[in-house]
Amino acid sequence: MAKNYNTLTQIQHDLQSGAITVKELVTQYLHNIKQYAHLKAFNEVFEQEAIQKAEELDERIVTGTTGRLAGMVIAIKDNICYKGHQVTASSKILENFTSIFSSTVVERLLAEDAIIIGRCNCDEFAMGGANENSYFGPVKNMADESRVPGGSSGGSAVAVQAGMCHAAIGTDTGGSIRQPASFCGVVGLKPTYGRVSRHGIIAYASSFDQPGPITQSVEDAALLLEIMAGADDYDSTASREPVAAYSNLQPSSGKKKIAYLQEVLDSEGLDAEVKATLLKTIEDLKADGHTVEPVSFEYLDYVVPTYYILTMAEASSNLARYDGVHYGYRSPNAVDLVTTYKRSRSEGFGTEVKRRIMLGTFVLSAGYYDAYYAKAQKVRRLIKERTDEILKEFDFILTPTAPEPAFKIGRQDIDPIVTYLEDIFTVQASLAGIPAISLPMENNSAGLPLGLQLTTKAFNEAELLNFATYFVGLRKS
Ligand SMILES: NC(=O)C[C@H](N)C(=O)O
Repeated sequence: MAKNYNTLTQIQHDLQSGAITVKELVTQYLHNIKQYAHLKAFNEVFEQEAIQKAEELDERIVTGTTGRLAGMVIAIKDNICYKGHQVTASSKILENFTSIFSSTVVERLLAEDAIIIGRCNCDEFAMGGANENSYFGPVKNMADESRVPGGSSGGSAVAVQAGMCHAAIGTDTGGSIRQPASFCGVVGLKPTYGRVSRHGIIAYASSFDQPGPITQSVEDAALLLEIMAGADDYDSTASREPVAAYSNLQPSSGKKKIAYLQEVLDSEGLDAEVKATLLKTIEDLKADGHTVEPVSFEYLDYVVPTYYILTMAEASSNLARYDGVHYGYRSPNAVDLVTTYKRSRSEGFGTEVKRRIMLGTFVLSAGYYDAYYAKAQKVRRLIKERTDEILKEFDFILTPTAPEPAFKIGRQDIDPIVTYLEDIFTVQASLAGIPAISLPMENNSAGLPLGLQLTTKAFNEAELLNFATYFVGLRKS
């Protein structure tokens, strides 16, 4: 299979005509996984299982009894539970832990005959923006192996970038799908909070976490969303809002009103080529007859601190369950209950996770709760209200996904705050609970991918995906 398939439609066309088989597809992905093993995109490859499922599917294709995702070979981020398979969140504390049930996301994908080829490396407990916080080592960007792939779903993005699978499922708390997608030149969609069930996703910050697709095309992102979305008895925050036929894309859906944020254009850390891409896109959109206007978003400087106070607080609570008693790593140096807790957690968690648990505990502690946690909740409300106000007047907000392209591996050792600030454009949608998509634009002069982000109102994914289909074509036309 020399061919590089951009969409599942193309794959299914060739499966139907007999030009390829699912087994050949899987074999090709497995070949690529071996060829690019040094990028460390996978924590585990389900090789034999994938081949066996491919053989089964090939038989059913002949009888016409396959589901909508037949031929879709996907990778899942290693914080998504899949019954009978290990799930580690790239942490020592969960090393060798096996899921006893599948996440709703996995169940829905399997029910439509997707093949899951493996679980992908990520930042430990999804905490990071460079995939350097993994217990299993950093992931490398295929576009430049001295650079990070972004994070926390870095392995998932690289797996798609390097053709190790057709698509991947990541999770996004404050940009973990979108930022690696932009660093790796692929499409990354964070749905509305509650659009996709979180049941069976290892929790980081429960009022933010959302699973979503990482793909080569908007078309596949739409299809995967349609299959994963919807109410779920196992997650009371999964919305009952009807699931639209996202995959029924209507690319020419008229002229739109698009806002760009003046503070983003003026922000200090914005890379010159990223800025140029944004400005050129604004001109292209105007030339096509869309209304594109600057608006003021006066809270830009507050989004990162607000996001980190709230997510660290939630993380400190969520990660309390890893105590060396119930499951996961237990320190061999423990001698009693207290040392079991202390040593298992000290030895089992990595530096960044411990930093966040401690800061999260601090902002929730008596005497500091009002000054930090309660205040951050109020600021979240202000950010959400202002964002909703902009989106009442405009269809979309357009920003770069990240202030700069993929940076060098090792930089975050110098200062974690630098990595936190990378989230400045992605966390607005996370705080507001609204959908956002990162779309690949042209590479910069050093050959590094750049992405732009479109954000829209809650549960407006259909319009977002329709427009995204047109948007990715802007550079090609
Ligand atoms: N999890 C995410 O969405 C990534 C974000 N940089 C964080 O560390 O919280």
